[in-house]
Amino acid sequence: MTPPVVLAIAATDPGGGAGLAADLATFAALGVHGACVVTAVTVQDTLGVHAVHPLPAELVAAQIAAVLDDLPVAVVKTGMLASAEIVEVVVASVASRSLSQGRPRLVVDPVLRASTGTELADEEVRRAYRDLLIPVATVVTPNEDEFAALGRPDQPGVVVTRGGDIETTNDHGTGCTYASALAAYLAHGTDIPTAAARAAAYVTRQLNLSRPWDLGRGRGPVAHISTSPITEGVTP
Ligand SMILES: Nc1ncnc2c1ncn2[C@@H]1O[C@H](COP(=O)(O)OP(=O)(O)O)[C@@H](O)[C@H]1O
Ligand SMILES: Cc1ncc(COP(=O)(O)O)c(N)n1
Repeated sequence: MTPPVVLAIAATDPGGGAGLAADLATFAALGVHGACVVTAVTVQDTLGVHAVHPLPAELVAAQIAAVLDDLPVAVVKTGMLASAEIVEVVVASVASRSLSQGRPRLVVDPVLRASTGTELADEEVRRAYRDLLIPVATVVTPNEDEFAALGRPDQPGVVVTRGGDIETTNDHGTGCTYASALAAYLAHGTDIPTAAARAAAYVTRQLNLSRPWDLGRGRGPVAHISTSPITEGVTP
């Protein structure tokens, strides 16, 4: 049995709540193999983003080629892309593949600003999203602010996310988890509306799990562990 493969193209969060850590944990929980390409290294904690170091675009392009030339990637999910050059590289490396080369479907989570407030994309990055990446995406998952900042894209597959009614302080990484879950369900062959509904249900389950947690000095991470953790040999 070969699992579906999903490739996340995103940045690191050392606290493990958002970015690639969230993406890979979500893929594993939902039964797809996760590959990961790093776009930037961030310095952040549950209080905020303190520094962002984008990688050279050529290095991002080389990582994407290494994965796509080797693994049968069903879906590519993008998170924080950090520079306009990196957005262009994603378009050139993924969307320009022919269907006979097995072009993956593209889930774009436009990360423009952290929930803790820091801007993560300048005007040049927004323009590259608007003009180049969003038009070739299968699914786009902006929140209301990102939807407005991107000029309210009007195309099939735009799913505007609207938070929810679970009251919690542990929601760091929720947007990344939602888009990754949606990508995982798509890779399993689910249609877009059903994948979006199942992703919302998955996030609800994980937010309920992390609700009582006391992790970090700010907004703690959404749970990336399972509701039935394997505790045999771990619990004292
Ligand atoms: N507090 C919440 N209660 C229930 N579901 C939530 C909550 N926050 C987020 N979600 C789910 O996760 C999705 C993405 O969350 P959202 O807050 O819109 O993302 P972002 O972090 O990108 O702003 C929402 O559409 C919803 O399905
Ligand atoms: C590396 C990285 N990617 C994405 C986000 C946004 O996540 P959130 O909206 O939960 O702050 C983040 N803070 N860091």
